[in-house]
Amino acid sequence: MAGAGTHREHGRRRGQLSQLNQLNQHGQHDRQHGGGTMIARMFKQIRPLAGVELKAIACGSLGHLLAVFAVMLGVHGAVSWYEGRAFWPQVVAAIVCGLLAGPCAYGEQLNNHELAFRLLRDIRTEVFNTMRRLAPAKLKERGRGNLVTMLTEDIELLELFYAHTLSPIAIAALCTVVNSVVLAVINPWLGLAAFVAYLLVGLALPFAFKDVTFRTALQERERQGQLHTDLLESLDGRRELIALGASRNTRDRLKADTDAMTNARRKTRKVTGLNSIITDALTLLCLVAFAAIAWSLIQSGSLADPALALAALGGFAVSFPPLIAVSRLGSGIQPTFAAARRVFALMDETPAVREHESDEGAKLGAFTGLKAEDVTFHYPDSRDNVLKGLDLTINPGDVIGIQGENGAGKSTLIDILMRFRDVTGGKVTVSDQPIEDINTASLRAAETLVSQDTFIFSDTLAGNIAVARPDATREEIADAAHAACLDEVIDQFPDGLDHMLLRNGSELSDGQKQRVAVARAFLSRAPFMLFDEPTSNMDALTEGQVMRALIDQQHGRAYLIVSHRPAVLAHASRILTMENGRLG
Ligand SMILES: Nc1ncnc2c1ncn2[C@@H]1O[C@H](COP(=O)(O)OP(=O)(O)OP(=O)(O)O)[C@@H](O)[C@H]1O
Repeated sequence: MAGAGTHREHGRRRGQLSQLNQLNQHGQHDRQHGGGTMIARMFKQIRPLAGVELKAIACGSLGHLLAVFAVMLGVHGAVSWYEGRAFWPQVVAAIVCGLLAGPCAYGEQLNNHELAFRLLRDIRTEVFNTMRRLAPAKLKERGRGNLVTMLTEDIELLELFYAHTLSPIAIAALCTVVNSVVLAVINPWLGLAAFVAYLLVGLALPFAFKDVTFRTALQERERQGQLHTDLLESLDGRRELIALGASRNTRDRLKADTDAMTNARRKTRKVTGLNSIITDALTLLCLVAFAAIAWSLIQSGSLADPALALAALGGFAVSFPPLIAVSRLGSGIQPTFAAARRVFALMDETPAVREHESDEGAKLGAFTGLKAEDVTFHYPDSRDNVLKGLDLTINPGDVIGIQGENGAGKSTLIDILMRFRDVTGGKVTVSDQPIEDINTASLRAAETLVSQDTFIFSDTLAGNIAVARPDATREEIADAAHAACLDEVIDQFPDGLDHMLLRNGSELSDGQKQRVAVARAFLSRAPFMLFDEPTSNMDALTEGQVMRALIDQQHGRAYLIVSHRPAVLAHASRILTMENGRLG
């Protein structure tokens, strides 16, 4: 037990090390060219909504500039009043500017969020479509927790880029130019001082924090994904863990994951805090320096009107918010880039097979049989062939049983016949069409798989049976349920077929879940059905009934049944054995 624990721990450490290596590699990659490419890609997605973005920038810039002008005019008016000069025009103008600034800020937020939410909707759809294309072969390799993190938090984080990054940067740039010019009109030295201060706060500081914030943010997201994966794994495997007395190890592992995530989060917060402190300190220093310059200009006589000098100082003091927003982006935006990289990496993942969607690919007519000729296959990360020159012919009406030792390649063969994976040699044809040329929807209509693990959705029992044919009539559903020996399950619930099942059907036994899967198959009109251990969780009596029902309901369809059970294989018209990557 201790050995197993140590072994597992080594495995985990190896995993963590490889993750860290990946992080470093990704970090380097991003520093070299990936980061720029990614930002370019994020911009590209905005292009169709450029009009909304421009409105946000216009409103935001105007709002900030009006706020600065309001203060400058107000200060000038106040000093003029003190000196007994005309002050009303400035005061009225200040009030008008102040009043207009509010609606402009509102317009900026409105347009920014309009843009962000429309983009996020499109990205979510794109990610969901990608996951559909990658399933099932490629998604197995990604932790469920990581996928959950991506679908929820990562995509939400992109909102930060689209709503709070692009327009603030453009607004800060515009305000920098306009404010510097206005101050330069008052005095060129003041304009120059303001410009340098803006560059320091809005450009130099975010640049200085760029790498460290990216690294810490990326680590935090990876740790969070790891924690989600381990958490879901321990929930899914809780029965085994309790039965094997391994709960303690799991608790320790989750604690270690939580500690790692908390540490990573602490590092991110430290960097964010430091960034804030330095930004505030730098802004204050700039203000003092600006005041000193204004003072020396007054002393030297270069700036004769103190009202103008004070107005410039007041305007400069309130002109920082757009730059501070950019400066803080340094810490806020980097987690977004980390999230974007993960989302784009998923979108760029090549599926195990290239599907033919909508009108692409050959449409199948009547099913005339399936042929596998000299098929070889190896998994991408392995050089050993699992299938080695395998031949198989299935005609309509055949019931073919396949047996073989564990690991012989039976499930792999099913994946190939369902085209979840492509062969690495030889060919598979369905109704004389090469399987890789067939339109995916057409292939799915011709082939149905009943696998050992049945997923139950949070829906009624009837809805769960009719999952692939939502248009099935009540009578058809009831017939399918009856044929799959589900009567006893229906009777056990007061509302029968309308009983609402919990997600993953915790109130059904494993054998009952398998019967739901068989009922789904009965409803299917597919002329070729594949069964991977369809009765492995059923008792002998139910198994016999279900198998007899399958044969009674065959109606000329072809069945391929993988099973270790002689009682199941006894229903086959031909039994083949998988050995050395071939069927014999
Ligand atoms: N995703 C994968 N990546 C790499 N190797 C894999 C993968 N899936 C399966 N294998 C390997 O391919 C071989 C065949 O596995 P497969 O699951 O097809 O066997 P099987 O005959 O269905 O076994 P069982 O009777 O236990 O269900 C095994 O050696 C297995 O370790």
